[in-house]
Amino acid sequence: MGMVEKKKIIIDTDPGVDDAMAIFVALRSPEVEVIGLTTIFGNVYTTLATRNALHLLEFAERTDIPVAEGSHVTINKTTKLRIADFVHGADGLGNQNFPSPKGRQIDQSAPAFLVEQANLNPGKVTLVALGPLTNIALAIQLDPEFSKKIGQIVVLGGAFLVNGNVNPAAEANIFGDPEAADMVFTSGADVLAVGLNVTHQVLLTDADRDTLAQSGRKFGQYMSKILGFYYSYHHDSYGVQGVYLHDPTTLLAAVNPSLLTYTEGVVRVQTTGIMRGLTMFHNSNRRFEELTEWSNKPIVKVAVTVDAAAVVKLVMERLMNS
Ligand SMILES: O=c1[nH]cnc2c1ncn2[C@@H]1O[C@H](CO)[C@@H](O)[C@H]1O
Repeated sequence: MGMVEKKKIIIDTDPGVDDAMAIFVALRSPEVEVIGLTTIFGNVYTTLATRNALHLLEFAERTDIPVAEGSHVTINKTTKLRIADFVHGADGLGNQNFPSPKGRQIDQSAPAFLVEQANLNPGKVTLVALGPLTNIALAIQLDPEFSKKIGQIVVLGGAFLVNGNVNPAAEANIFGDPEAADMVFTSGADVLAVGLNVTHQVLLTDADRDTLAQSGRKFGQYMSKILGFYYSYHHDSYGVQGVYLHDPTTLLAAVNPSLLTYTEGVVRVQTTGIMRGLTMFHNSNRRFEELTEWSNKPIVKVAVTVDAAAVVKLVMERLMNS
């Protein structure tokens, strides 16, 4: 009777306050082994995402984990980047003036690293995608077999039958590169999408932040500091007394899938017009008379419900267990 093999995960990330929290929770989760971070634009530009990823690993004393830098532009290279510094602060980490990291990224690009890791561990790597899906689309272009060789792709993205957070139609990660997102959703990979319809149910309250601040624990105290800016944004923009845990919820969906429930169908992404970035799910139980743009496309999973209290409890425990 051997030990249960840890799930190998790569986090594609644009840190980002809630990214930082997801990365720390991953590093504190015994069920998984983080084998790399890849970076992307979104909450910050890619160069700063790389710097922040290195910084977070140095803070966690996990410089053994490689960071591969991802794309600086969208898949079609033409989309103007929309950077959410108003959510996370100009430095992406709540304007804390952290020192520059000492280490640097590996020489391999993020898409090349993703392809290599999928080849080294076929079917065994879970990719947790917390930003726009450009690197993953590039990995699919680099190696048409990538979508079959990657184990699962757990995506924070989309807003399924609810409003987006960029505009009524679009969620930020999908809006960041809609063409890449449509490629990933229709690639045939085992994709699980966790959208705003789920993550907006998971609220870390003001009281939870106080608990982190007073914990005397390294990760809890760090998070309570960088969360200040993210809390202000939520108070002002959403009028909620807390913050949404988009990235940690998605990470925990990879760690413990039973925290959520799912449905299956085809997801397409609107790439033009006023609804650019909209994610539209076709429930495969419903058949249409005519062929549609959803017909004969691969099935993906979409999260429907979440045990929000359990997610918050687990996040809090793991940020305070050392
Ligand atoms: O209002 C917003 N506009 C843009 N990005 C946001 C907003 N709120 C949160 N995020 C960021 O985008 C991802 C979820 O869509 C998360 O990474 C979150 O940090």
